[in-house]
Amino acid sequence: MTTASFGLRVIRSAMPVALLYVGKLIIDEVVLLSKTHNTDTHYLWQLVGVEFALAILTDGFSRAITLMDSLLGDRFGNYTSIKIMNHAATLDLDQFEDAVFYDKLERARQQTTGRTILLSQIMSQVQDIITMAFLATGLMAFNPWLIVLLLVAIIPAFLGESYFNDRNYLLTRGQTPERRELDYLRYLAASDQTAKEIKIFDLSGFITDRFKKLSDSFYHDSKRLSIQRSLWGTLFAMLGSVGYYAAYVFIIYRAIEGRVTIGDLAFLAGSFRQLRSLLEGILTRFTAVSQGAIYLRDFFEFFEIQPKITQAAKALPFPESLKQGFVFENVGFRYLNSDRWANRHLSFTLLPGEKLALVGENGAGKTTLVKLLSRLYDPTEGRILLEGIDLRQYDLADLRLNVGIIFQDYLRYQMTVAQNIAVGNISKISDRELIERSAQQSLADKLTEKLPGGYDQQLGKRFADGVELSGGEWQKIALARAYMRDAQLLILDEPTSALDARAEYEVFQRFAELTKGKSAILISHRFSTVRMADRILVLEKGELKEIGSHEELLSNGGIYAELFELQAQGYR
Ligand SMILES: Nc1ncnc2c1ncn2[C@@H]1O[C@H](COP(=O)(O)OP(=O)(O)OP(=O)(O)O)[C@@H](O)[C@H]1O
Repeated sequence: MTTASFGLRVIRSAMPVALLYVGKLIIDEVVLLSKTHNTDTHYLWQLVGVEFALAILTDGFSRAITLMDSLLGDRFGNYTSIKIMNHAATLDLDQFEDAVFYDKLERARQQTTGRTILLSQIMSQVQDIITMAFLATGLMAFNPWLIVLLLVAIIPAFLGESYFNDRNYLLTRGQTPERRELDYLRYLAASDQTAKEIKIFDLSGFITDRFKKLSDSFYHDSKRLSIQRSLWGTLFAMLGSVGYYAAYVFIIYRAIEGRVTIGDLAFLAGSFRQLRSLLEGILTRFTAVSQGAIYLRDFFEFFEIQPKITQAAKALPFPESLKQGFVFENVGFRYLNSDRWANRHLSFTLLPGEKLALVGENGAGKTTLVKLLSRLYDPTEGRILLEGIDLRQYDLADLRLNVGIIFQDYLRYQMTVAQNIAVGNISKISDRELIERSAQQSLADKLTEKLPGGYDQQLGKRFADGVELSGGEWQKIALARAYMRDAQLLILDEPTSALDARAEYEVFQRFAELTKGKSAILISHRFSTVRMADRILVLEKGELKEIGSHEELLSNGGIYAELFELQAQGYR
């Protein structure tokens, strides 16, 4: 379609000069007929017929081009959105946690919405330049110096435009972090996720004040630049007009002297008028096109970002069954841009079939440890072995399929119950039996049965007919995701924090039964849960302080015993 649109444009660009030329011939013929009193108007009507046909064709071509442009624009927009999503999916978690990365992502996204018209703008530009070339050839045939005059008149305007384009780009680029903040404030001020808290804390004034301050500063910066641009633009346009009119006056003199015919005068005057409006169009579009082109740099920069967590050339499949389990060898991890170690000097073994609980105060590094197991991050120092081989040697997709994690901040998808469960193993989205079985295992079946739409019930309030669930109900749905796959290692990061006491007890009874023979890690602050584990690993400031069974740790009288006693006191 791009080629077709381009071809049409080339033909369309020759039409204005053809129309003008036929017009010239008509005028000359009329003048001739009136001078010679000739009555044979056959040739004249032929010419009028040609002009009429050209006028109709011009209109038809223009419409066809507009149609193709809009179709191409839509396709281009969808294509780039998908490309961005696909590329983003390959990137690392810590890249998403980096502000500079977000700015690039943001600017790349702008290309899909704001710049879809770039392609058609470039093509229109080419079309107008070809039209100009045709018109200029006509002028040149008349007198080559006229073209020089025209060029001298327009070059300052082009230079001015590109200077202001650069400044505008730098301004917008510099504002990207604040623009992200504006988007965030807009989201905070009006979204289903935030409305409750914004109301209760009466934050709307606080948010709109911040929004106003930021947007006002944008406005002032852009205003200054726009005013400068418009003043210089007016000056350059005036220069251009002086050039055109000098040339125009010259032609009129030639006509008065009788050195050109009336038809020539009409042709040349028409050419000038069209050249002038074409140039205006080209100049305005030049701004948009060159801005689009510099923004495209951001688009390509985004695609240059490469993930660091990659897989080895000859990646190993995840073992069918584990014999040695996972071994941490002096593992340490520091988040990007952080000078604190989130995990340090971790050396321990997670045995096959073992249920290990992670205990530690907030920020002790429990979640970080499990993220390392599924290679959401790679250790900064030390290594993790699986069956004696570095985790980095295994196939990444296979590893993630076999190390299932339900995070404490799991997503509440605004989708149906079945889809919310199926995300645990999206390849099984059509396996209704598996979805229902997983729901039974996580105790989500009872609540689903009560929903009007059952497993097809839309959840959340964002879309029509959605039903909102309680925190504990959402957690049961999220837990079902863990049972969707037959993972060798199952990790539950505070999976029961929102469950009532009875549900929690039941969930763990089932969990122990269902994961028999499989390794599992539980992160919990509730000791009633933790004590069910075979061994408990106590973390403090990222380091391993104690490891052993509940009884062993209690009799050791260390941190675990102290924390356990604190919680037990609360219940007495
Ligand atoms: N994405 C991140 N970027 C930078 N630092 C982080 C990130 N996530 C966690 N941290 C830091 O790493 C440390 C360990 O965090 P982690 O989430 O592993 O703790 P946790 O033991 O799971 O805590 P909690 O019990 O509160 O869930 C914390 O000090 C935290 O500030």
